[in-house]
Amino acid sequence: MTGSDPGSDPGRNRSGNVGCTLLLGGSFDPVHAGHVALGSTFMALLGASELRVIPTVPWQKSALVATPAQRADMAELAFRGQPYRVVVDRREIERGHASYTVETLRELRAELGDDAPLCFLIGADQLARLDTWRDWRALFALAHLCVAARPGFSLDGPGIPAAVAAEFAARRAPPEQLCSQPAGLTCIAAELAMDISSTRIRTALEERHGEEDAGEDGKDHRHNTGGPIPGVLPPLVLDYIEQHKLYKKYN
Ligand SMILES: Nc1ncnc2c1ncn2[C@@H]1O[C@H](COP(=O)(O)OP(=O)(O)OP(=O)(O)O)[C@@H](O)[C@H]1O
Ligand SMILES: O=C(O)c1ccc[n+]([C@@H]2O[C@H](COP(=O)([O-])O)[C@@H](O)[C@H]2O)c1
Repeated sequence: MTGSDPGSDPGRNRSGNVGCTLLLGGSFDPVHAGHVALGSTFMALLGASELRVIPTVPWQKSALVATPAQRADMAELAFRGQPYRVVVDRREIERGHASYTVETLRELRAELGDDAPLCFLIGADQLARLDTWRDWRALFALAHLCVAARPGFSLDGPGIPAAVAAEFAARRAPPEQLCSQPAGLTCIAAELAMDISSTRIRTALEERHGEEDAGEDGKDHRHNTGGPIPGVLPPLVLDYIEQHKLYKKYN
């Protein structure tokens, strides 16, 4: 586990209560500006003391491109320099098998104690699929659930399974309430509008490299030309992708 920008006392939040930890799990293949915005938005909204970023080995997604260690390294780079405490927690990629969030939350609850506020962050795409998660109803006894808007996905209406919508609505609370109790509430950041996805970034990078490779002067054009995606990838992550020759069709 590694941290960056320890900031002030990680054991306490702004109100001086027991530390309030936000959890951002993801495949991060690669991590992008939407993930950073998701973490930053809720850090500000909730007044939390720490963001714990948890790269996963997902059971619902096949064939990731970068290795687990590379995805964790990129997560560290993406959040470097944020004005709040960030810890990249590698437990899920060290488990040796695909992870269920409920398992991770049980571990964290045992480590951090019954009183520690824990808030799991997701985007609207995962809200629409929450009822496919392992033991999803058990999540609320372990953590709060915070959902951010995402272009192309709705936060309510027919896209959200009825059982999820009902559970979510019954637990809805003002954001400032979440850090004063351990688990069981939900909140929404409806204003996030980052139209970014890892899949689209991988496709854009593959296409860019394909075009560079097609030079007719016999020279190797496979280098970083500044990228077709400024603002979408944190600069240190783009550098890492180039150095490790990730997301190239011809690898
Ligand atoms: N642009 C975004 N806005 C809000 N939430 C996002 C955004 N991108 C990802 N998330 C959320 O971040 C978490 C991790 O996402 P993940 O690593 O799967 O990236 P992704 O962009 O969703 O990947 P892919 O496009 O390959 O499905 C998920 O909860 C997801 O909903
Ligand atoms: O626990 C589950 O069954 C489950 C199913 C799908 C996704 N998740 C978690 O949701 C987070 C985002 O997942 P993903 O696939 O969008 O990268 C990540 O922490 C996953 O472990 C968890």
